[in-house]
Amino acid sequence: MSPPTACAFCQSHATQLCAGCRSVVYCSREHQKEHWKRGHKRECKCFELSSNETLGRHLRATRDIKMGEQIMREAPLVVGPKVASVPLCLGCHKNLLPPAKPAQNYYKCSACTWPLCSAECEQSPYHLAECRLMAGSNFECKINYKAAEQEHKESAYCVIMLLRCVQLKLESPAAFARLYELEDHLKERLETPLYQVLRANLITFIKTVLGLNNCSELEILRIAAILDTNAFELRQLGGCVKVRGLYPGAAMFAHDCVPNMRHRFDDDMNIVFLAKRPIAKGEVLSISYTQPLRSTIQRRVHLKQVKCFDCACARCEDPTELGTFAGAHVCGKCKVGKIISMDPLQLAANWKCEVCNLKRSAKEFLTQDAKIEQELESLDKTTPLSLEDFLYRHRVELHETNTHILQAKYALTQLYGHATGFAMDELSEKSLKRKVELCEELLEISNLFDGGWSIFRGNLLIELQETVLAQALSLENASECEAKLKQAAELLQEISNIMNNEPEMQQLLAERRQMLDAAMARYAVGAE
Ligand SMILES: C[S@@+](CC[C@H](N)C(=O)[O-])C[C@H]1O[C@@H](n2cnc3c(N)ncnc32)[C@H](O)[C@@H]1O
Repeated sequence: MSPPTACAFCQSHATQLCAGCRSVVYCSREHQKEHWKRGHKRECKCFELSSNETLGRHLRATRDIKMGEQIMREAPLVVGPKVASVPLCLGCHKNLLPPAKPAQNYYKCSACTWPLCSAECEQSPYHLAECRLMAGSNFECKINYKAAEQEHKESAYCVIMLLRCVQLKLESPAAFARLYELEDHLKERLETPLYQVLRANLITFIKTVLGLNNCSELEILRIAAILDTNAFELRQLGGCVKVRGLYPGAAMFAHDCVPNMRHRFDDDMNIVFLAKRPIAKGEVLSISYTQPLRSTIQRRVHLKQVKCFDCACARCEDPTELGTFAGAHVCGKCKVGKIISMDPLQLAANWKCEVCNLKRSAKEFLTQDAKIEQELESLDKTTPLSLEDFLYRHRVELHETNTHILQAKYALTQLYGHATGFAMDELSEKSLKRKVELCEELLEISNLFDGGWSIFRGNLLIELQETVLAQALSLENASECEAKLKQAAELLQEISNIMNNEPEMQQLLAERRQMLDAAMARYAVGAE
């Protein structure tokens, strides 16, 4: 469809297309600004709300969207600790630092006794929300500093986000109404052991201990269920802040195991969505609520548990998982074929070798698979040795793109170059080569599961680029060195494209550019 030719503000002939919605044009910057103020701000979107039986409400592209384009930016309606959290400050949300002397405790709020990092954080608007509701009660918060348990997650934090929502109801009914119209899956959730515990503990705490009567029991449980269905995990400052945020607009994005968008958070906790690849007009805009390297069984079980739905996306319904056979094992009988599910959308379906037709019951297959998963989880992840040993021990039973193998390989890409004794300048030629192989293999997989400008791909490229540069610097042959440096430069260019909108990555990128420039200069000097 060709764009309009009349200025949306004054109707005179115009050619400057609005970069946001691309559905209106302007004759001048001034008229664009005026039109924005007079209402285009609300209308300027490249998506619309839609609904169907499978996805419920979801958002669809109203025009073609380019790779890397920003699709939405939204401020949080509510932010707060996760259901279980390491001790964190309720004012600034940073993980609490150990007190100056080990015998001391965390600083405690003078009004409600919850730990904070300092007196200053008592006045944070975030904290005032729950502080007002708790200050009058006799409740004393029992979260104390314990040197040996700094990583321990406290379940007491589950009440904070709920209290912030209750406060929202009291202070801003219109904002609360936006929260309250989100999906909850409360009926399914109430049958789970987690909600039975919540029902017993949370309701007693809010109603009896705090004596709050502004919300009914059902309303409190509904809010908890809305948060579990819709909140995003929000990470900032390199992991020093790990909380949840509720964004009612962003909550409308559907899940897909091969999503077309990625998201990040800015310094003000706004959530920002980008197109990871070109998106065609009419396509459902999607993010992933799960992990790309997990198999169909793992992803679907996780999605059912946390988001209460049965995913039936193209990757889930394909027994070969886009040709990777990520959920399959090598057949123990013919040793050639892969054992795949006869119906990946049914957990109880039998499994069968695609070559010799050997059949295995779901129970038999899944028990064996769970054992391998547990084994991988229990490994020492501080050194590459235990993971390499895992790969060696399972080399016959599991093929190169099996989920457990892929997860172990991904962990290895993060350990070679960083683990104690395996820093980049300590790696042998063989280990450098190994890291390159692992990154390249996973990059191929990322093209299938999380392609385009994904953070997963960006992170792998960062590991690969550093390794290729280290390889270049260890080479004596000038033309081989030059080829490697060129490869490192190309990789850095791709990383810059992908990470262009990630403020936290800019320093690393600048350092990488400097290192590469220095290496190139040194090589050029040597070549003269
Ligand atoms: C964050 S909400 C998304 C908005 C929701 N569809 C609504 O109508 O409010 C997440 C819920 O949307 C539904 N959903 C999202 N993606 C889905 C998918 N790929 N297949 C089925 N249901 C999906 C599930 O019910 C899920 O619990």
